[in-house]
This record gives sequence, C-alpha cells and structure tokens, in this order.
Amino acid sequence: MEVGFLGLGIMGKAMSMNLLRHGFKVTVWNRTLSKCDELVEHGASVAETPAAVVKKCKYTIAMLSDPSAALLVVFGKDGILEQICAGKGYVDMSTVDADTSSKINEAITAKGGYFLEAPVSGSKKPAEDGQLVILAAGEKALYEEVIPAFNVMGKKSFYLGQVGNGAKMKLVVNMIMGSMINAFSEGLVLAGRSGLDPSVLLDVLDLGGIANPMFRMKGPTMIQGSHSPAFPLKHQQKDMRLALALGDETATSMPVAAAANEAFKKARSMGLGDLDFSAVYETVKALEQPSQKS
Ligand SMILES: NC(=O)C1=CN([C@@H]2O[C@H](COP(=O)(O)OP(=O)(O)OC[C@H]3O[C@@H](n4cnc5c(N)ncnc54)[C@H](OP(=O)(O)O)[C@@H]3O)[C@@H](O)[C@H]2O)C=CC1
Ligand SMILES: O=CCCC(=O)O
Repeated sequence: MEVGFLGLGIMGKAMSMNLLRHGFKVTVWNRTLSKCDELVEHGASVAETPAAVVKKCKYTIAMLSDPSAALLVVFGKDGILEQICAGKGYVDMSTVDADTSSKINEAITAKGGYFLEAPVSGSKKPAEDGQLVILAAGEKALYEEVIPAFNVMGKKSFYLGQVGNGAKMKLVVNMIMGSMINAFSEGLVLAGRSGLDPSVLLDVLDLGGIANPMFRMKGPTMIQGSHSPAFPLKHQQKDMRLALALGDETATSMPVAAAANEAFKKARSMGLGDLDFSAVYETVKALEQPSQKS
C-alpha cells in the first residue's frame, strides 16, 4: 500500500517509520524539509509540497501541530486542495477541534475526495511501538480502506461516526489527562513539602485504585525535574483550550479543567512550552512556599 505522510514531528516521524517498517511505500513531506532525511534513509520518498504528495498517493495522512497548521496544509498554497480529487483520501490524525475538521471535510468532499479525522491517544513511545489508540470519524469507506495502516500504527481503532466525533473524543480524553497531571504535580510537591519522600508516594499510588501508566511513567522523571518532550506542553495547553471551548459550546462547567489550563498557560509563560507537559510540575514548585508561621 502506498501512502503519503505530512508532518514529521515527534509523532509523525514515529508513525511514518512504523509504516515503512511494515512494508508500506511512504512519501513524506515536512515544513522543515531536512526532517525528511532520516525517513529517506529508511526507504521513504520525499515530495516538496503537500499537493505533490496528494498527486502521487491515493491516501495521504497528516500529523500536524494544531488547527492553524492543519488548515494551512489543506487550504494554503501548494496545499491538499490543489490535488485532491475523486478516488483520493485524506486522513488528518492531528489533534484539532471539530470545527477545523468540518471545514477540511467540506472542502475535500466538495472536490470529490474522501476525508477521515483520526486523532490518536498515546504518546511518543506508543507511536514508536505501533500501540496508539485511533479515534476515527468521517467517511466509513475510507476508514475501511486505511485499516491496514491503522493496524500498523495502533493497537485499537474506534470508528465514531460523523466528522467531529473523533476530535471531540480526543479533546475529552486530553482534558482529563491535563487535569490529572496537575493534580499529580500538586500531590508530588505537597508530599515533598510535608516531609514525605515523593518516590514513596509513587509506590503508594501505584498499588492503589488510582494507579495508571501516566503516573508510573512520568513520576520518576518529574521528581528529578527532567521533562524531555514526549508530548509538548504547548500542545497540551492547545488541547485544554479547545476542550474548554467545547465546554462553552455545550454549557458544560469545567472549573478543574479551567484551572489546569491556567497552569499550562503559566508554564508556557515560563518558557516551558517545548518541554513535556509534565513540566507543569515546575509551576507548582515555583509557587512561593508559604511561611510556616502564617
Ligand atoms: N506528542 C504526543 O504525545 C502526541 C501528540 N498528539 C498531537 O499530534 C500532533 C503532532 O504532535 P507532535 O508530533 O508531538 O508535535 P511536534 O511539535 O513534534 O510536530 C509538529 C509538526 O507540525 C508541523 N507544523 C507546525 N506548524 C506548521 C505549519 N504552519 N505548517 C506546516 N506544518 C507545520 C511541524 O513542522 P516543522 O518540523 O517544520 O516544525 C511538525 O512536523 C499535535 O496535534 C498533537 O497535539 C497526539 C497524541 C500524542
Ligand atoms: O495527545 C497526546 C496524548 C498523550 C498520551 O496519550 O499520553
């Protein structure tokens, strides 16, 4: 199967590498073209524009940073719309909002193409290991045609119906995750300031009802103050912002998520946006320790 792949960031690089490893013919494009070199070493071809990828491939997958990048790659100069036509499919796996996905869907289908949104749950390591959870919605026929690619990139694919449902599901999941990492950060700092060993807290948490892979994986490095990016904090804050907008649309009160978003914004203002989202821990640590007397 021949596929195009747009966007070779942390996720796109790992996902396209998996496709190559499993025998797919892959044509890649990235805004910073030099990032294609490593994929070429593993057998990928390169195209100079998103339009050139679509011209060459029946199916094109994208994994881009945010709604503005997703829209630019479709509607911009040398974008997807210049070459999409009947018989070609476009699968956007970026995390965006439902409105962005719907705009892309309308433009692609107006040209006779097929569209599927398919954001993913799971981070750098699951992407490298082909263990993502894929949240697809849109054209069912395209979903069925690209299942061989999803099976290589992920451990489970959900088909969620109409365009927008994949984006919404992804935002709900990341809203919960963003709130959890904030509560976890506060717990680690509170333990340390109460004279407890935070690494013992990790052991206690891991044996109880709120044990989870995120605490298990990120806890030890957070305590060390190491936040090498698997999921960049700037993207987590984007997801909280988009989830809160979904809350506005549906009149859903989300005070916990709103507070978590503020913490991610604070982290960005501290220059931590390119670090892992676990760096929100540093905002809690940075808050002035109250005087023991007061
Ligand atoms: N990292 C993770 O754990 C996960 C991330 N996601 C989501 O996946 C998407 C990608 O994430 P990730 O790989 O971590 O992000 P990165 O920041 O590592 O990569 C972002 C990609 O988007 C490209 N890009 C950014 N702006 C533009 C633009 N204006 N025009 C064209 N291309 C652009 C970048 O190109 P360039 O190299 O030129 O900068 C790069 O290829 C995001 O939507 C994120 O929320 C979903 C699940 C997990
Ligand atoms: O969108 C990023 C999700 C990261 C994860 O699921 O660990």
